[in-house]
Amino acid sequence: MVEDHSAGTEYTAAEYTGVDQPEDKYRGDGEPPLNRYSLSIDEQPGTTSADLRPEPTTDFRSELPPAPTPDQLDFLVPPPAPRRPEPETHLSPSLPIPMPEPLAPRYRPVEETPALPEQPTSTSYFAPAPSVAGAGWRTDQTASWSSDQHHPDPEPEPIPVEPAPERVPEQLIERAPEPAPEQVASATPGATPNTAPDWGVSGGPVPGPRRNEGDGRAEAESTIASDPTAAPRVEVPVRTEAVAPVMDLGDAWTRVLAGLPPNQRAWLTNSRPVTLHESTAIVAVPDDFTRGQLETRLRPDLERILSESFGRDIRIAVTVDPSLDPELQPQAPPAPPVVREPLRTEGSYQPTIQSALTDPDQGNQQHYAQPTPQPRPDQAPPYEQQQPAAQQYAPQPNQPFAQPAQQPFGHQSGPDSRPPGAPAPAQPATEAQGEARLNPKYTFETFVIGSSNRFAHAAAVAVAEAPGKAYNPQLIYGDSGLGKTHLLHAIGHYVRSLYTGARVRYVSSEEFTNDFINAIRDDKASQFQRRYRDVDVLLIDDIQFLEGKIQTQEEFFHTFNTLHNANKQIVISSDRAPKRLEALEDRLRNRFEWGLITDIQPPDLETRIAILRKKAATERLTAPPEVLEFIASKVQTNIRELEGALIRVTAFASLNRQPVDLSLAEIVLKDLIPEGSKPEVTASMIMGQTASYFGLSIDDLCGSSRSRVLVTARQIAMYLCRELTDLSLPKIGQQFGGRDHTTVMHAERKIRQLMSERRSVFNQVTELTNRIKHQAKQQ
Ligand SMILES: Nc1ncnc2c1ncn2[C@@H]1O[C@H](COP(=O)(O)OP(=O)(O)OP(=O)(O)O)[C@@H](O)[C@H]1O
Repeated sequence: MVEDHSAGTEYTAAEYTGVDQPEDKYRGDGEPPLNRYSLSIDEQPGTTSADLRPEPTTDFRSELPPAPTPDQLDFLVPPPAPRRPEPETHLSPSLPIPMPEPLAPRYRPVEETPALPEQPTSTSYFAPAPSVAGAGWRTDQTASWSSDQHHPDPEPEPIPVEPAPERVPEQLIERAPEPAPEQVASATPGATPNTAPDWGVSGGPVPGPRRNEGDGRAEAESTIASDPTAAPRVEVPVRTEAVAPVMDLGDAWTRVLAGLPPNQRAWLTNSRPVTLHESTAIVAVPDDFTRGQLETRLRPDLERILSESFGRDIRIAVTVDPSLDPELQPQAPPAPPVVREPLRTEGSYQPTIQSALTDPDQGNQQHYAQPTPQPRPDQAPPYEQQQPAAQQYAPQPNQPFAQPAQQPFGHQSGPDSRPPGAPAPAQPATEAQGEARLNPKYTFETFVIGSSNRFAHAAAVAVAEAPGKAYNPQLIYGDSGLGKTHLLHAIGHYVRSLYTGARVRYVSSEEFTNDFINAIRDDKASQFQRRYRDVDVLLIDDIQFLEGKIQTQEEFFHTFNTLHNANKQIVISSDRAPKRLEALEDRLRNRFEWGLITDIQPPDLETRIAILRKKAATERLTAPPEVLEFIASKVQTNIRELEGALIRVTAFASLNRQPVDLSLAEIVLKDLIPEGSKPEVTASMIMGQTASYFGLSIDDLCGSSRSRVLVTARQIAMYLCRELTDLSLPKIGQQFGGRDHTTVMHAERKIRQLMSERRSVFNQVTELTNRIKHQAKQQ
C-alpha cells in the first residue's frame, strides 16, 4: 500500500499510469510483476488519521518496552506516578496503534517545576548528577569521549618533529622523589600548598564533597568519592612521590609534550591546550584529521600523562580550531564557508546543517526549496527564515493527519513554567525557524508510506499531534537511507504547524557532541543547557554516534531526564535497535525503551516506485513510469541509492540530450547494479580505487589539501561511499580524515549536481563505480 499525502490521497494505478485501472490489493507476500503498475491501495479516498493505523496484519515491528526497575525511577524528583498501564506502552503488532490520549503523562506532572536556572545544577555534566544507581561518572581509564571508530591509517604521516617548547626534566616525569621547588612554584601560582584550587588536588586522598563555589561547577569525582555505595573507581595513581602535581593545564601540557615519543608529539605541533574543566582537558587542534588522531591513537598516552600530572583522572576532549593551521591562515577567504568546523557555541554558533544547506559554496540552496510552491521573494532567505511555521507548513485540510488545529504550545507544565493554557512566550518566527533547523523537503507530505515504514510513520504523526503525550520517547531505527532523518524533520515541521510557538530542535548526535565540547571549552554551560532543555520537542538523529562518548552520554542523560520529566517530547533515531547499541550506557538504553520503538525496513517495490515518482516530481526530473519501475526493481535496499540511480539516469539523458527511456536506463544502471547478489562495497575499496584512478594516495584523500583535483576526487569518493555503502554521514567523514558530516553532505549534493552538468564528472563517477563493483565482485 502506498500513500501520498501531498494530494491528500493515495497513489492509484490510474493516477500513476494515466489510465483507469482497477485497484489491486497489496499482496504483502511478494512483488508484483514489472509490467504492471500495481500501485495498489487498500484505503479509500478521504482517509482520515484513524486510517493511518496499521492493519492488524501488517508487518510493522515494535519492541515491547520492559517495565522499569525501581532504580530507573529513583532519580525522578518528585517520585514518579505509577507508570502507564500496560496496554499503552506494550504495543502489540496485532493491535491498532493507540492514538494519543489527551492526558496520559507518564509521570505525575510536576506541580511547580522550577525554571531551569533554579534547578539543582547537580543534574548535568556541568554539575554532576545526584547519587543515583548507575548515574555516576565512569572513571575507568578506557572511558573516552570519542567514538570507538578508529581511523584506519596505521601510522601518522611523517611530520617534521619540532622540539617541545619546554622539556620537563626527566626525573620529574618518572621518579622525582620530591617536587622540584620551582616546579611547585610555577604550578601553583598564588596558591599556598594547602589550598586546594578549584580544579586541582593536593595529592592527598580524594577529597569529599566540595561543591558549588558559586560558579555552578562541580566535582563529579567528589560526589562519587563521598558516596560509599558508588562503584569503586579505577584510579590513576596519584603519584605524588614520583611526579609533582601541577595545577595548570599549560604546565601539564608541557609534560605531555616531553613525555610523548617524537612520532606522537608531531601531532601536537599545532595543537594547544584550551582549558581544564573539572576532569576534562579541552585541546584544540587545527583540523578534523588531527582530532581523529588525538581521539584514537594518542588518547591513552595523553590521558595518562595528564592524569599523572594532575594526580587525578583527566580525560581529553578535542575541538577543532582551524585558525591553528598555519597553512590555512593566509589562504582564508574573507568569509570562508565553515564546512569542517564543528558547531560553536554562542557568538560563533553555526548550525552545521544550516550552513551546509545555505552556504552558497556548499551547494545549491534552490536544491532545498520548499517543494510545495510557496510565494517567495526573489531573494529567498535561508529556509529557516522563510515564513512562520504555522503558515508555511500548515497541513492541508484533506491531509489525514491534520487533526489538531493551530494551538499554542504551552499547556504542559514543565521547566518553562508556563501556566496551563497560557500562550507560548512571544518568539520571533525567524528565530524559531532557525532554532528548529529543519529541512523543508523532509515533511510528511513528501514521505511515501508503505508497509515497511507504516508503523514508524503513524507513530511519528501521533507524536507530532500530541507531543509529550503519545509516546515519549519515540525511537525510530533502521538501516542507512531508509528515511529516519526524513521522519524526524517531518515531526518537527508538523508540530510547528500545529502548535504556535512550539520550540522544536533537530540535532544530529554528532552536533550535540561538538556543541557540548564547545560549551565546556567556552564555559557556556547554561547556554548549552538552554539550547537543548528549553524546547518542547527535541529530535536527535543517529544516536549511535554517542556510543563510547561517556561524558556526552552523561550530558544527554540529563537532557533527556529534564525533558521527559517536563513531558517534553524526545524523538531519537538510531541505526540499530537500542538493545544493540552496546556501547551506550544501560540507563540510556533503558530510557529509550520507555516509549515506543519503531523500525523502518527496506521498502517494497511499490513503495520504491512511489518514492521515485515523488522524487522525480519534487526535483522536476522527467522519467516515464517504466523507467521508474525499472530503477525501483534494480535498487532494493537503500532509498538514497534509489534516488541516486534516478539522478544518474536523468543526468545521463540530460548530458546526451536524449529522452529518458528504458534502454538508456538499462545502459546507465548496467554497471551500477550488477546482476546477482549485491557485492559488499567498503569505504576502503572506494578510497583505494578513487585514489588510483586520479593518481593520488589515500593520504591525499584524507588530507587537507584543497587543490581542485583533490577536492573533486575526494567529493566523488565521498559520494560513492554514500551511495554504495551503508555508512552514515559521520562515519564517512571519519574515513576521510575525521571530517565533519556536513562535508560529506555537501560532497554528495555537489557531485549529484555536477554529474548532470559535466560529462567528465559523470564519466568519472561511472567508471569508478564499475571498477569498485568489479573489485567487490572479485572478493
Ligand atoms: N518513505 C520515504 N518517502 C520519500 N522519501 C524517502 C522515504 N524514505 C527515505 N526517503 C528519502 O531517502 C533519502 C534518505 O533518507 P534519510 O536521510 O531520512 O535516511 P536515514 O535513514 O536517516 O539514513 P542515515 O541513517 O544514513 O542518515 C532522503 O532523501 C529521504 O527524503
